[in-house]
Amino acid sequence: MSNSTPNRRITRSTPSTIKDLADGLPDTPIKQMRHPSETSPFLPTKLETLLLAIYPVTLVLGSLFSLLAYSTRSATSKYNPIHQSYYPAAGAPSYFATKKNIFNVYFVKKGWFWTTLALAAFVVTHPSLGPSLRPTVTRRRVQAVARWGVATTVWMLVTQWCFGPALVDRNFKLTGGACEIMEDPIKRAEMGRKQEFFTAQACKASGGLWKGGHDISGHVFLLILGSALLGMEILPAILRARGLNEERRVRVGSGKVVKTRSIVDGTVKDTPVPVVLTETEEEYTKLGIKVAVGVVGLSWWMLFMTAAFFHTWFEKFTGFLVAFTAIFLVYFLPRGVPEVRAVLGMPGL
Ligand SMILES: CCCCCCCCCCCCCCCC(=O)SCCNC(=O)CCNC(=O)[C@H](O)C(C)(C)COP(=O)(O)OP(=O)(O)OC[C@H]1O[C@@H](n2cnc3c(N)ncnc32)[C@H](O)[C@@H]1OP(=O)(O)O
Repeated sequence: MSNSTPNRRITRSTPSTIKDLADGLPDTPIKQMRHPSETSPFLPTKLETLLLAIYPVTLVLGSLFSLLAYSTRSATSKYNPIHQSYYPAAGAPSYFATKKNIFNVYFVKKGWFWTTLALAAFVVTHPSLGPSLRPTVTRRRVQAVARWGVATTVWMLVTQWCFGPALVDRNFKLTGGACEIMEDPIKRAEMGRKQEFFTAQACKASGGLWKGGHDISGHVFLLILGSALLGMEILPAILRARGLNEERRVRVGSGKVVKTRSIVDGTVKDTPVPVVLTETEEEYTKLGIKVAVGVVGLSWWMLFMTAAFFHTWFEKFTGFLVAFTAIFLVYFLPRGVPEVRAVLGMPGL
């Protein structure tokens, strides 16, 4: 296969890595040392694995920090699982351990808005999706909005509304939780059928205590989903701009698994067309990527703070699990199922 960018030509003609050498060999033990993503398109590439691993590592480090740090051990208040915070808040070990911290109120609690804004900035400015800052409808833009639509639907069903209470609230009740007011049979009888499906928000707003069940961490879920979505969208653009190799693979209609590098406008090609950016386009590109990187960075920090000061280990784990399931649906399923890819596409493809 010939490549048109100088960087790639050098990589091909001078095999410098074990993988490059192995590609030219018959079935040897070296060749069998392949990364799992090279055989299954559903799995993340080496770089993606490394980046996605930041999430579980952050959760573990944050939780260990809360166990070991002097500030948490010496705090005058302790973590109260019913209030889901250090209680009373005045004795919390850090500003970030209070629910009213400004980053929680205006960033995480409005997290989907910021994720949407950052994605929109990238989609309308980055030339790989369409002409920068021009309202042209392109296939890549439509597919980016479709991916956002699926992620938004999952976010909504999990945290906001699922034909009634959101999935986190339904799960809380299914695992034995209730609003403390609801435990009083007289008050319970006073409530209309409408309020039978109580939500955490409604319970807390009416002065009740939401206790007894398993509360999946909404913060962990939203911060991972939002930042991973932005990361997965901008990563191919960053790799391309730096002339780095794109290792993603997809299953095509014939059942063959091929590298995305060899797909141009939906067809498998020998010579990928290089993207040439004008100076103005590069300016916009930088802006779109900078906004996304800013949101991803702040999300990471708030994830660390959430891991350190809020929720139990299990609540954080289930928040992580639900977010990763959504990421798999939007970004990895389309790689292995051409029919899904035809609708959702893939970033940069
Ligand atoms: C390509 C695009 C094309 C677009 C094409 C359309 C174009 C057209 C134009 C569109 C223009 C825009 C359109 C946007 C559309 C929207 O997206 S607008 C939506 C804006 N709304 C949002 O973003 C809401 C996001 N927030 C949420 O979903 C929920 O609040 C969350 C984040 C999941 C958290 O829920 P939660 O109940 O707080 O749950 P949880 O984490 O379990 O926390 C439990 C408690 O611990 C506390 N806690 C936990 N962690 C922490 C922490 N780190 N710090 C402090 N407290 C904490 C919580 O505060 C909570 O306490 P309470 O407040 O309940 O007392």
